Amino acid sequence: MTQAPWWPAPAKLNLCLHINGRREDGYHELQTLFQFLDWGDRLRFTPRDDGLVTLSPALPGVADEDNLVVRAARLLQQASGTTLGADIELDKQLPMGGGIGGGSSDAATTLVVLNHLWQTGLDEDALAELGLSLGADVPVFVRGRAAMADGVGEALRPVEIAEPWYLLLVPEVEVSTAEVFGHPQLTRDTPKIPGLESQPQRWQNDCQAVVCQAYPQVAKALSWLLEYAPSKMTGTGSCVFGEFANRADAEAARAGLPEGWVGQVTQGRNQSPLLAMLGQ
Ligand SMILES: C[C@@](CO)(OP(=O)(O)O)[C@H](O)COP(=O)(O)OP(=O)(O)OC[C@H]1O[C@@H](n2ccc(N)nc2=O)[C@H](O)[C@@H]1O
Ligand SMILES: Nc1ncnc2c1ncn2[C@@H]1O[C@H](COP(=O)(O)OP(=O)(O)O)[C@@H](O)[C@H]1O
Repeated sequence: MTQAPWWPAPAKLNLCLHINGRREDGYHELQTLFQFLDWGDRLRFTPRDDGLVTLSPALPGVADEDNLVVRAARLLQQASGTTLGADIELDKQLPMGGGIGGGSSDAATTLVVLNHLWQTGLDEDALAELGLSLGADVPVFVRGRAAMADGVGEALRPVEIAEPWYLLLVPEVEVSTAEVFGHPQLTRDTPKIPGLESQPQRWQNDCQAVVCQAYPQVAKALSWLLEYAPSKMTGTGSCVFGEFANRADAEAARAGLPEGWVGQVTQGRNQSPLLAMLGQ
């Protein structure tokens, strides 16, 4: 019997993250530009008839019941009424809590692929809405197109932007998204900018200053990277990325990384590798 294929769950970058205000419910109104990376986790799904959902291996520090993969599978079972289940294997490559969306991407891949394998027939809008109940970053991974997002990240407009090479640094610290959004000194009044996707000189990350202040490791990684390339933090951190014209320049910068630092060379993608595989 041929083995089930591995499905990609790519990382994302927030090429900018502007905070435009705070809503009544305490959440922040954002303007953010998402692009995928050709680097990510991989998942393999084997359907089963008895409705059980299993995950292997377990993620250190995350109970299976809390794992976004298991939660996504259960949510799709409930929404569709299917009696099928699945054995799911997760090949975790992405660091957790780094602002590159690994958990959200795993959830989106689970929703999209199980919908396909179980033949549950939900359309893209329905899957994106289910995804949003798991996290603000899930819908963009479900839709699989680089996008400018408004709201808390759910109002998505696909964009075509450059696909540069990045050197991504992974500081050894997990940043709490709630702590960043609760910070008294957070910039919350950046005006909405129409057509922001075509004005890269105006792309900024409003969370960067407070994160660099609270986490010196992030500040250090960013100032190292800035010596080589225009660089920013992604999401609420901790990862920072520098933008390079080609792979060789990004590799050359990585070769100079101080001992013990973790860096990944990867290219931006406007189409998610998940969407590419599904379309094949
Ligand atoms: C900031 C972004 C940008 O892509 O990603 P990451 O850095 O986590 O990757 C996302 O908007 C993260 O969205 P999401 O993944 O839903 O955030 P959560 O961890 O659930 O949010 C934790 C807490 O942060 C605050 N929060 C979050 C998002 C938002 N737009 N406004 C907020 O005020 C809320 O207090 C929330 O309870
Ligand atoms: N499959 C999963 N992969 C990663 N994190 C997960 C997963 N399921 C649940 N989590 C939880 O979600 C948190 C945020 O993870 P992640 O999406 O990787 O980071 P970020 O939101 O900063 O991009 C983790 O610290 C972990 O507790």
